[in-house]
Amino acid sequence: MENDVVGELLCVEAELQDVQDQINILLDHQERLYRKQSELKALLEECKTSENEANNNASIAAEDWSGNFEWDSRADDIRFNVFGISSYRANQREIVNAVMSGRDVLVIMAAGGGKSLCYQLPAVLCNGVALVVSPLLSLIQDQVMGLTALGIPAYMLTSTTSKEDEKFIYKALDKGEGEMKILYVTPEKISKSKRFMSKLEKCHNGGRLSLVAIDEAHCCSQWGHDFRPDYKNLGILKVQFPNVPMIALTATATYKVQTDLMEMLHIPKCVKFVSTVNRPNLFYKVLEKSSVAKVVIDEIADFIRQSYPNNESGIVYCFSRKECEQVAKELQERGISADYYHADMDVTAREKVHLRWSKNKLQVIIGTVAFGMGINKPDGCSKLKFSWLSLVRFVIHHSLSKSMETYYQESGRAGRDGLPSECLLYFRPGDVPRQSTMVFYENSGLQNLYDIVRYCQSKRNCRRGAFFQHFGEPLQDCNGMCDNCAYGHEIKEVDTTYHAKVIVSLLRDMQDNEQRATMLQLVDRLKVKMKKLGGSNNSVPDLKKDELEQLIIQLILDRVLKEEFQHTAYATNAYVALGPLWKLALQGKRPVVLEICMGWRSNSSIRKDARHSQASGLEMKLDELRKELSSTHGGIFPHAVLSSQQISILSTQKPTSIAQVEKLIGKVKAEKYGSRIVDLIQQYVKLGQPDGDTSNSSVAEASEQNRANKRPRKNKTLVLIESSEDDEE
Ligand SMILES: Nc1ncnc2c1ncn2[C@@H]1O[C@H](COP(=O)(O)OP(=O)(O)OP(=O)(O)O)[C@@H](O)[C@H]1O
Repeated sequence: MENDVVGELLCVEAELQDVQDQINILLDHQERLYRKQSELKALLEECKTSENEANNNASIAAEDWSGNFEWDSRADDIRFNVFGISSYRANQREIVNAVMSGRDVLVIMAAGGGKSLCYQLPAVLCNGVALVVSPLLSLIQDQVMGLTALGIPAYMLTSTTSKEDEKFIYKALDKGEGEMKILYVTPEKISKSKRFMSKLEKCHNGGRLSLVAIDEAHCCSQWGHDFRPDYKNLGILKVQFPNVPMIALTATATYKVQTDLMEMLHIPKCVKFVSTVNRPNLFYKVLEKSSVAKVVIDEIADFIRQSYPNNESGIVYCFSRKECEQVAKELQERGISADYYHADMDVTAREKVHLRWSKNKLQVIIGTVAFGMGINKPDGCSKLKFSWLSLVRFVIHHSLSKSMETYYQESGRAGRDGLPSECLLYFRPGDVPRQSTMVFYENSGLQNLYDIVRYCQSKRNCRRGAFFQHFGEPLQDCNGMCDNCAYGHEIKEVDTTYHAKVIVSLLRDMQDNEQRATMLQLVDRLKVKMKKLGGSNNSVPDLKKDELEQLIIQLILDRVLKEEFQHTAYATNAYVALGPLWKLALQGKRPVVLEICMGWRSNSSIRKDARHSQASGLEMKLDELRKELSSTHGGIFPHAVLSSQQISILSTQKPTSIAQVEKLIGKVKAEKYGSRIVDLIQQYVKLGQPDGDTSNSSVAEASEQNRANKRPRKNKTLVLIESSEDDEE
């Protein structure tokens, strides 16, 4: 009898095992399907975009936006003589023409691509006033400051506008008195000020409203990353002024967001211009963030000192205002000229910092997102007499952004002139709950956050590829311009199936006892539990605190765990709880592998491949020249010290002697480099054109490699060219 029972039990257990195996197979299949689903979704977006682009292109071809228009010569004159811009960038001419033809236009153009000119030039070209809706005061102040310096009568009507200016603006709208070409307002002005709307109405009735521009238009869509409720009401503008052309501009909009914002703004038949999100000149890198605050600041200060000794500008983004102040103070203590900028400061203090920074009196600005969205540093192309040093050469994220969109935009503040620049992101799992408590109530807030967390956790995939995938764009070559492609990581794979099981059983016990744990509390309990269990099981690798945090985040991303939120009187707390797939982990049937980063693979084949793929022809020759210069002076290629204006002058004038180079762009330290510099500059200029620039990755590789080796450079920038007067402030 007993034997029979034992036999039957064995059969049941075997059957159970079978069932479990089948479940595992199905779950694996489910995971593959999930992956396939997201790939297909991305593909679908891509198809829709291309289909739409094809339609657009068809209409563009039919209407030929690049063709001849009556305003061509006037537009060229204003572009060059007012804005100081020698030639249009991709799509700019077509956009200007579409707006001037009275069409509604949607512009999706990479950060720093030159969206402003697309509405500012028509605004100057047309009679009357152009209304620009922009989300942030700092952005508006920045634009008005820039336009005023160009001699364009631009105003803003915000809470900071003086009574006197307000009076002038209302008179200009009402009666067309005074000279006003561009008026900036925040979306709140449209939805909340009846007085303003009635004056705008009068301006329109008098035939003086030339166009309406909606900047950062993704804020209209609740699917966008920065949804602003007041943007929802901007549809009123098209209803009230149906014949006034509307131009909506954004750097990032998935297909869903594009459709949404076209609907909200009532511009269903707009002409759409979509450019790539790729910023080939930006080097993306994610760094492990130490749990010791001081170490992070030391690293940032070292980075700035070693890589940007010539006061090149940069931005450091922090999570909170308090953190901004702290980081600024600590960087100052380490000798870095830095200051903070956030929404808690009064307007005058903010303006002061902004001005010091844009005039290059301040090397680094420490900001929150409010700063990021709104800042522009002039470059050598514009007529503003700022030094080329004012450009943002690096953006460091001291803390995680809340989404891929936000990170793309914030990091995109670097290298808006197209020259090589660096984007560093310090990531530690412990920062995730800080962000999740801020975004969990937003539409897709957690999903968006987990996407950027995946980006940070990834130690193998191309960072640029992650952006293409996210924005549903076909992949493009990274050219070794991210850490993973340039040199990769040394990765140790640790089997943490057992740890995952312990985490789940610990959480289940806590849940049964109606207890909760934050990530930190869970890690502490886990350490105690693992210690107890570890005594009898030596084969289980011991994980450090950071690694346990990394594992918990991985389990959250894999839906074994999830985050739950609870409000207290003072804050919102994030707790770790069991996710939909917890049973799987408890049974220990599916291996959980943790990838632990052991450092950079400095001599990796990946890096050689990246280098090999671009080292051809002239590039190799340039490499030789660069090495020659480096060996004699320890510096790098002149890329870092030539302004875009200088490059553009050199590329059109093609100097053949040092004297000519000097005549065109200023003094050259010729005594050291002889006539070789002319050769080098000419070849560089040829390569350095936006379409054919293959030298970037080598520059970044060289500088990254240097940093990876912790070899302090004597002087990062080899100052071959001294600024001509035109480039000075
Ligand atoms: N055709 C051009 N040639 C050279 N420089 C240009 C051209 N068009 C714009 N720029 C310059 O490029 C820089 C970025 O332009 P702009 O501020 O319009 O970018 P954006 O697309 O609005 O970026 P973001 O989304 O980050 O605000 C500015 O300094 C501008 O003067």
